[in-house]
Amino acid sequence: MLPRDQNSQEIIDFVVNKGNGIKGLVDSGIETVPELYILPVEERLEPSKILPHESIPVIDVSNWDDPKVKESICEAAGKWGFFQIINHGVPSEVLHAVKEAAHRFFGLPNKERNKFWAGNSPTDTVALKTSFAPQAEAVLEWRDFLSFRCGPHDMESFPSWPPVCRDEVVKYIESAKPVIRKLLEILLKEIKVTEIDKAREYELMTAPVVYFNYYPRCPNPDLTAGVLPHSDITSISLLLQDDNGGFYVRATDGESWIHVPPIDGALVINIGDVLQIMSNDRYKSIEHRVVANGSKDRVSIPIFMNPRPDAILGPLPEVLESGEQPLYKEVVYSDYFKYHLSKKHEGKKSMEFVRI
Ligand SMILES: O=C(O)CCC(=O)C(=O)O
Ligand SMILES: [Fe+2]
Repeated sequence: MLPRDQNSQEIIDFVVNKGNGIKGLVDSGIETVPELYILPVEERLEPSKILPHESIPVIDVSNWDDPKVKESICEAAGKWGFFQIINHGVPSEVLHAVKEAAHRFFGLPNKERNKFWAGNSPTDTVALKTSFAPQAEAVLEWRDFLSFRCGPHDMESFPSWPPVCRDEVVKYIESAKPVIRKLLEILLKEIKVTEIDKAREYELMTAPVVYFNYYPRCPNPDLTAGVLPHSDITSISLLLQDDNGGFYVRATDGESWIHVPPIDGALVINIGDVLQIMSNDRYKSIEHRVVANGSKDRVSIPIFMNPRPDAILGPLPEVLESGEQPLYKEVVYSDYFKYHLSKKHEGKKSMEFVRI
């Protein structure tokens, strides 16, 4: 535990230990951002660091078999690590319904929401948490999140999931899975992996997790962070954002930031650390961050595609076939995510853990 002053300790107690979350704190009527949430000046997103005229690619995937579509996907994954897709086939009603479901869950009275707080939850497949790693953070992130583990056996605990949102989560993940599979097939084919067999599936997509990220309105969004810069430790992530904006990705100069404008019906796709490692840097897992919102409650709903905890990751043999040197040592996925979770969000620090 980090040393804290008394006021911050009381807030930790209310928000984290008692499981009220930042949502509970905002509902208690705070009118200023508490010290515990104020970032040092150098960690805030200064407007001068934003490139207003840059944007990540938007790719129309209505015809997956069009070679130009495939090329755009692989190019975007190598250059930007991020792109948006439109005409992907996930029905807009499903997307709309899952966003409404997230608002319904976070609109529950504290006492009802709290039943799913990590440690209290009736099932270990659903957990409500706040910030990212409060025990390791000097400054907390202005975010609560509810996670749903959605692997094949996890669904057996569906009856214990929150009734106000569980159907919508299942519809969302089931409709998104074919899109994710298609994207992975295209990306892997480009690096000479012609088929996603069982072993590859184990490394890429066996343990999906859905988050409801909830960022309640913040009295002074410039002082704090919704989510600090980080890369995802996934193979690939798919993100549904609402129309509030506030999501930024690292520009190709490695210094500046680019806003990802909400597009109605679009999904944001990003490469995670696992695929950067497996592709030996062909594809890039790029940092991103969220700025809190001064006027509205924001939700975002990512699907994180993860390996099984005991999967062993490293650059793929197909990629190294021509004699190319591996840039990463082999790592058991559970060691990688334990390392990631032991510290605050710190850009791409987790990847240094396995870089040769
Ligand atoms: O809220 C967002 O738009 C992105 C959140 C995010 O990056 C994450 O949950 O890993
Ligand atoms: Fe992320």
